[in-house]
Amino acid sequence: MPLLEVEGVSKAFGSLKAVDDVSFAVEAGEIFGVAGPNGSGKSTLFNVITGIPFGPDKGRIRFDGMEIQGKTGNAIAQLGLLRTFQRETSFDGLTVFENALIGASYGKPGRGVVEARTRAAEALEFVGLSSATFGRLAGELSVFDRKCLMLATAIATEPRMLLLDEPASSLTKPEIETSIGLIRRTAARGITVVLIEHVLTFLMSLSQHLLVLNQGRVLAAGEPKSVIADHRVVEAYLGTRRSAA
Ligand SMILES: Nc1ncnc2c1ncn2[C@@H]1O[C@H](COP(=O)(O)OP(=O)(O)OP(=O)(O)O)[C@@H](O)[C@H]1O
Repeated sequence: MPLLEVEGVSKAFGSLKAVDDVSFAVEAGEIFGVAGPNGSGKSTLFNVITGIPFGPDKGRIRFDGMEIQGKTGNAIAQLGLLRTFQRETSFDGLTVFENALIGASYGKPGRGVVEARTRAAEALEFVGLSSATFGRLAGELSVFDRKCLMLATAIATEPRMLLLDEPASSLTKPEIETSIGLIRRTAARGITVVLIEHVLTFLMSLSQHLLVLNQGRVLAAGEPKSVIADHRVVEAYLGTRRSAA
């Protein structure tokens, strides 16, 4: 049974069908890529799956067999389905360590302070934030380090699935390389990853399966090589985004 099953999911804003009858499934343990031109509905898809900030108008979403459409973002996160955001997001006035500690405490509310602190430190070191950064304010970090902190805070909750919204945006080439390694290691920890990205080389090198959206609908889905060779994808996606690939 897939870990995540999305069936006929739609979300409209007035007359605009941002996500239109989308279906796909993600197996436990894989890295699953979501591509598509600007405005094709990728972030809205993440929104409706995680309930943050809203669920779908129509359709069913099952996580580990349990229907989650209509549940609150908090309830879905507590099941182990978490997301990050396109813009690096943290509690800027808190320290790096405090941010990760919030994640560790949120993920397992019954956990003791000592265990939560251990979990927070491990997650920070896992993403490459050394103990020298623990006391710094999150808002003072570089864009890359803030993205790493957002990931560490999510990992500290011990999710089963992480939805990463454009983790490579605004990064330099060497930082993108580091991110690729980090996402691989995240999956190797047993966290199933669903990844939105514009940078095709990034998606191709990471994903076992790829879904391409266009105007809210599924344009193509399957193994990355065959999806990228699909002429509809070339026209709709590569045709407008080749410079970013
Ligand atoms: N809260 C909202 N209210 C109204 N329209 C919205 C809202 N969120 C998204 N949209 C619209 O829905 C469509 C899909 O947007 P979405 O952000 O999901 O696309 P995307 O594929 O993630 O785009 P990008 O690659 O630029 O991030 C766009 O036309 C967008 O303007």
